[in-house]
Amino acid sequence: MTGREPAAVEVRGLHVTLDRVPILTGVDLTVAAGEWVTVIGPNGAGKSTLLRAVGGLLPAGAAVTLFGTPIRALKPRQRARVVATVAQSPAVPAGMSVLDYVLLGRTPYIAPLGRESAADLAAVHDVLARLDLGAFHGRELATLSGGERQRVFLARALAQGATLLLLDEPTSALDIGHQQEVLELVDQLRREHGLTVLATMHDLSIAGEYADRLVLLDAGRVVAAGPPAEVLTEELLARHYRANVRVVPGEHGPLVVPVRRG
Ligand SMILES: Nc1ncnc2c1ncn2[C@@H]1O[C@H](COP(=O)(O)OP(=O)(O)OP(=O)(O)O)[C@@H](O)[C@H]1O
Repeated sequence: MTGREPAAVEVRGLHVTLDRVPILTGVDLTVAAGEWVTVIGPNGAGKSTLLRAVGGLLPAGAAVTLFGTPIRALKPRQRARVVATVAQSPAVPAGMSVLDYVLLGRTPYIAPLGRESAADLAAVHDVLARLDLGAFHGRELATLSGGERQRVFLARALAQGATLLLLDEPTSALDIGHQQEVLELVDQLRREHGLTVLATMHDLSIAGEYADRLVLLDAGRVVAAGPPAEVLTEELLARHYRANVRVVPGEHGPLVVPVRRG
């Protein structure tokens, strides 16, 4: 990033309170354009809440800026061209086919009351093929397995053509082969199309292999941030996850191995 290029995501002093419970407290986060940052942290730390605030799904006041524009200044259709979110458990509309669901990703490009264009359909078929979902386009979404459905959720976000992808545990329902396939695809799109990725993940080894930087959140605060080797340490993971782990060097980053106590 040059000094003049705005960051893809700039979060400054973000506080989020839900039902009068403080969830995020003074969170700062910067994601450069083209960077992949993954937020890690124990259950309930506030990872999903942070992604929702960055995606404009929670009021964030003036604390969140995307590509130099305060998120509250973006209208929903504008915002949808900038940022696409894959939530942890998106709603599955009853009776909807995979094709129609992924086409929803093209909504920001279709005029109100208009129909999708040939270009919209081509974009959808391209992304379905890339995610190995070509054979599923006529299937009802509700009949897919958890892993197949998770790939369809990602397909919808990719079809949206946004430059910033927010992925909340994108691989939690996937077998290890599909985990790698999906993350490699996201990384390839990042390299080829300059996408920026902000993700959350529980698998720390995989988080470290794909992200440029990790942000460790605990009880609504950022407690560590930096390259994976600086954040994935036995000491930090013991302190914040209360986990007994060994961290060993891997080809693409530290590998975190849980070890039974005693
Ligand atoms: N509407 C709400 N009212 C009160 N508390 C809430 C509300 N929504 C979320 N929370 C709480 O905020 C905290 C952070 O939730 P969040 O889903 O952001 O955590 P997370 O780090 O993504 O957790 P996980 O790893 O379990 O998915 C949790 O303690 C949760 O119970």
